[in-house]
Amino acid sequence: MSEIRQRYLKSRSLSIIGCPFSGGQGRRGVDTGPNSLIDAGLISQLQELSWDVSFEGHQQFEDINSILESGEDKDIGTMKNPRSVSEVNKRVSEVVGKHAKEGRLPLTLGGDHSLALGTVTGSLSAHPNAALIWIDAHADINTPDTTPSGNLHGCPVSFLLGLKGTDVEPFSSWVPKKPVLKADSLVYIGLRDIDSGERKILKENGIKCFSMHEVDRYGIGKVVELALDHVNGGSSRERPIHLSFDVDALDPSVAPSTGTPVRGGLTFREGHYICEALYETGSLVAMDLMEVNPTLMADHAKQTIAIGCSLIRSALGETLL
Ligand SMILES: NC(=[NH2+])NCCC[C@H](N)C(=O)O
Ligand SMILES: [Mn+2]
Ligand SMILES: [Mn+2]
Repeated sequence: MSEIRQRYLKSRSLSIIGCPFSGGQGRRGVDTGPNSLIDAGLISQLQELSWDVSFEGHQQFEDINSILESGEDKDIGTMKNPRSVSEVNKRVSEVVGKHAKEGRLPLTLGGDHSLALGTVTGSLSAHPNAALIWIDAHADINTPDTTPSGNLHGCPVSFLLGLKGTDVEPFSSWVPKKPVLKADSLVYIGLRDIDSGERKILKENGIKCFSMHEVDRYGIGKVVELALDHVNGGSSRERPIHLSFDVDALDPSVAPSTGTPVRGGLTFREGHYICEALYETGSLVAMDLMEVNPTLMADHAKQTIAIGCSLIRSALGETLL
């Protein structure tokens, strides 16, 4: 274990924000992700890394989830479950923002990746200069105009950047008008499944992407170094970092229980290395661990849950030696 000084936290304190929500995509079960991570002993594991852990129970989304299940949340244009996704994210943004402003590190457990609209908006409200490091097989940067599926877990980044087509109800009622994030404050690692509309968006906005091709070419050590150089504009490692980790960034042989697996992903060690290296910066201010769905490939659910916990531990100070 290493107790590197965390420059933006008041003390070594974190708040776990469990978000049992699946409305950003079509497969039920991802809403049980947060509880399975807690049940696996996450809290005591983090206490052993000498974190002061606060967890006040999962977010209460029963009201929203019942609207989801009733089928009342009709599509708006291409968007599926728009009201539920918007309302959940509005609440998540407030909770994450509150904990971050108190000097604690919000650790959000998903739930599907649409939740990152709320987590990133929340942490940027406390750390306006934060950069976003997005670890994923997917870029999740479709707009309501480009999404091929209508699933909003494929869209949160476009809302954060305020791209054309995202100024739509119900999101426009609470998502800040000014972009939450600038395109050069975002870096991807692990990409390998990009839709054609997304490819265009990534290019036009000059967004820094380290796909699996770059991971193969340079190795993960160099990739993380280049990613940190990009967001810090040079040698310092001082900019606050929000880490949004989609477990499907890992290869499906490593983390099979997830809704949109794509082969050719990060190895166990590559995933953990990213987390360890970000911890070492001392600048991590928030982390999301998303898309753990224990009901899929259920024979392997324990493996995926255990990896979710160990990625989190690595980002919070667990070391090999
Ligand atoms: N967070 C995720 N697992 N996203 C998968 C997105 C898949 C696809 N690009 C879509 O927009 O529908
Ligand atoms: Mn993904
Ligand atoms: Mn994702």
